[in-house]
Amino acid sequence: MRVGCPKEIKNHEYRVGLTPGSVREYVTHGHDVLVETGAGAGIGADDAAYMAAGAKIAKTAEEVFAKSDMIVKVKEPQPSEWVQLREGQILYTYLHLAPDPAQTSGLVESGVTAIAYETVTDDRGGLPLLAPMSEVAGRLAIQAGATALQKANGGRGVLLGGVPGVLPGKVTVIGGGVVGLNAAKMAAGLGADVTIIDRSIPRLRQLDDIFNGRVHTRYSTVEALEEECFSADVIVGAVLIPGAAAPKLVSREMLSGMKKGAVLVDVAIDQGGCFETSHATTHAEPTYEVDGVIHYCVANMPGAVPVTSAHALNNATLHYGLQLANRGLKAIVDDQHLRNGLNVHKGRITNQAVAEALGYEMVEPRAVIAA
Ligand SMILES: NC(=O)C1=CN([C@@H]2O[C@H](COP(=O)(O)OP(=O)(O)OC[C@H]3O[C@@H](n4cnc5c(N)ncnc54)[C@H](O)[C@@H]3O)[C@@H](O)[C@H]2O)C=CC1
Ligand SMILES: CC(=O)C(=O)O
Ligand SMILES: [Mg+2]
Repeated sequence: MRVGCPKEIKNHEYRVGLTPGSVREYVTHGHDVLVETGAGAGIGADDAAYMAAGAKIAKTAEEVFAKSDMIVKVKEPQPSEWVQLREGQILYTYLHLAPDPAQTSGLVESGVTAIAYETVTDDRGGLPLLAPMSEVAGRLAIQAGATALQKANGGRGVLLGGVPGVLPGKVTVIGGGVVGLNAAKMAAGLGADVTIIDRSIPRLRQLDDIFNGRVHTRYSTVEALEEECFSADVIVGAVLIPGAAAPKLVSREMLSGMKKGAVLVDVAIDQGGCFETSHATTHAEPTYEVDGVIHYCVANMPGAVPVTSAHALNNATLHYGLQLANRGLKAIVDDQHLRNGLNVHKGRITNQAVAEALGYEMVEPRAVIAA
């Protein structure tokens, strides 16, 4: 199979779908790899490094899209990219379709076979291709929150760790999954007073064991959300219902009860966000203010640390990517976890949560592949 890797074009997105190390793996398995010139510049990998790994270099993205059987990317295709996709081609990348009807209809019209990293599953009930970027984004959320909290950046002017004789700042994390755990680790490491809210009691038990009393846990109710948000300096939005649009857990009305200059970091923004007042921002202009509350809603947070992120992402995507390259659609038919990743095939939506969110009929992946 010919595997293609275009340069990412989303605002301040410096990650790359294939590192030179991944290229070498695909080539070792007998595949041709075509990489757009400059695709790895953001992680310090030049064209020569890709050629040494066995790739051919394409002068343009158009050449990569036209000549490749499978496209490996990081972020969801942008409008200029989705028009280049076609039936018979596999797209392997993050998609986040539920809050994005325009992209969804673009992929449906293209006929492409689109696997969303964020809905591929594993035997332990996890999301193995989302997890590494959730680790990065969770950790970054506290850096972003702490920076926005500084007075010159519009925040309350609180140091999260406090100092001897002055209480630390308070961090509330809504959703104690991978993002939430990593945000809580960083916040606790800085010395903040941290509370994690989740609706899963087994997960709250695990978190309690992990933090051994250093972090508070609370069951997710409207009352708990209000109490914890009204007293917080930084609130991290980290809930997920896989594939679906994020539930709006913090309403616009609740902002008036929050401290002026408090910071909301809505990591769940890629699924539409869990604060009613969130809208996606970019690394170029990451924050805005509503009712005195600072909002940070960057949909590709890990793009800010591409060297760490691209390698962590490739570690996770390589295994399934090789299955797709080696076996094509048969890999999807035979592997339940890749089937869970399939969101669109030949104009049909194959993911239940995406279909429900956007009003499409859902078609079972094996049925549509066999058709
Ligand atoms: N903005 C960005 O750059 C990035 C965004 N993300 C996003 O962050 C979000 C979280 O991802 P993960 O932590 O990997 O998901 P996860 O599945 O590991 O954790 C989600 C947690 O939310 C909890 N939850 C669901 N509904 C809830 C409710 N009503 N109240 C409280 N908790 C609730 C679940 O029980 C679960 O523990 C996803 O939308 C993901 O796509 C991930 C990486 C980068
Ligand atoms: C998960 C995601 O949206 C990202 O890494 O950009
Ligand atoms: Mg997005």
